[in-house]
Amino acid sequence: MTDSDAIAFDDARFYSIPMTTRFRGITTREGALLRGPNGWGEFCPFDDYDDAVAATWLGTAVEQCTLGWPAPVRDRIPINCTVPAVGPEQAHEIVANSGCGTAKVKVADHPDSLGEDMARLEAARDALGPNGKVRVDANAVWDVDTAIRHIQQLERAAGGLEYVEQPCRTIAELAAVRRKVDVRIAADESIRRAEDPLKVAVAGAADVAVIKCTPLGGVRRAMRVAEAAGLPVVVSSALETSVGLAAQLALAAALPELDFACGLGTLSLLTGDVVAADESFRVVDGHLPAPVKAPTPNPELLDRYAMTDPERLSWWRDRVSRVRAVLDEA
Ligand SMILES: O=C(O)CCC(=O)c1ccccc1C(=O)O
Ligand SMILES: [Mg+2]
Repeated sequence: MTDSDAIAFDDARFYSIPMTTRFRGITTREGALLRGPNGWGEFCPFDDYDDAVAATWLGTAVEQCTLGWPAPVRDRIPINCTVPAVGPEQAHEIVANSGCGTAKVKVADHPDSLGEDMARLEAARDALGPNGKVRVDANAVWDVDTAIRHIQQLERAAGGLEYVEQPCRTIAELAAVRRKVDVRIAADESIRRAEDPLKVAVAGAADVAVIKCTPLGGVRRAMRVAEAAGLPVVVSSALETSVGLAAQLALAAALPELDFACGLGTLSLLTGDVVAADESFRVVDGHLPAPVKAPTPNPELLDRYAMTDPERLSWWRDRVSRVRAVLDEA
């Protein structure tokens, strides 16, 4: 008997929710909601992830549906607002309306983006005021020289940067950039497997570890990964609905130290949620609460956002059963 035997896979619900803006190259968020003895969990690996990678995502759902999470040590979590690669007016509006004291701004989304990135950062700073914190995320696209040049310019435009998330692809490149700039470096894409954070720390490649429990196989595993990193941690979303965000918030609530705002305000990137408004993790006053238990999907919302395309449905059903087999093997 494996943990996944306790989950009612035949009753899985599949959702398809349009995004408010294109983000990470997608305009619709899709995933599955699973029910187990401890409540609901979410399985939402991006389309391009293979079954072996998706298996740890399923592990997170299984933990949530069967075991629940470790005890929290704080009851609220500071949250950053997330600014996609939008124009300066929209960036200003997102930051000003968020209630957050920290803004994470996407940059480098196309090769000639520097001017637009600077304008977006100026707008974010203007909306935050001098005491706010601005961080940027380049999603691994720069080479070392471009990173160094752009970071210096972006830091000026932003009136100071809290950190730069994943400026380059490899750990060696991150370390090279880190030696050349004053701004902190955060590793995100470089931390996807349990053994990664130690490599990042040993290489001196980052000052901050971005940890996502959803791709790491659950809250317990993510806590071990955070400990191994020996770096300050930022918990960040994988664009889950409130069901999956609950696990990420449980991680942020259980970590012994939390010195930075977390990137868990991403419901604002979805046009809807699968749980009712009073249980939905919408940011208030720049914070989200530690979850007591995972929220339960609302039947009407499950219907409203139900995946209806028969091809997508059968693709997701097949994926769940294949990935379940991979997880049970492990
Ligand atoms: O950290 C945040 O503010 C939001 C989460 C986020 O940016 C993200 C969400 C899904 C996939 C990748 C990323 C990313 O950090 O690049
Ligand atoms: Mg990132």
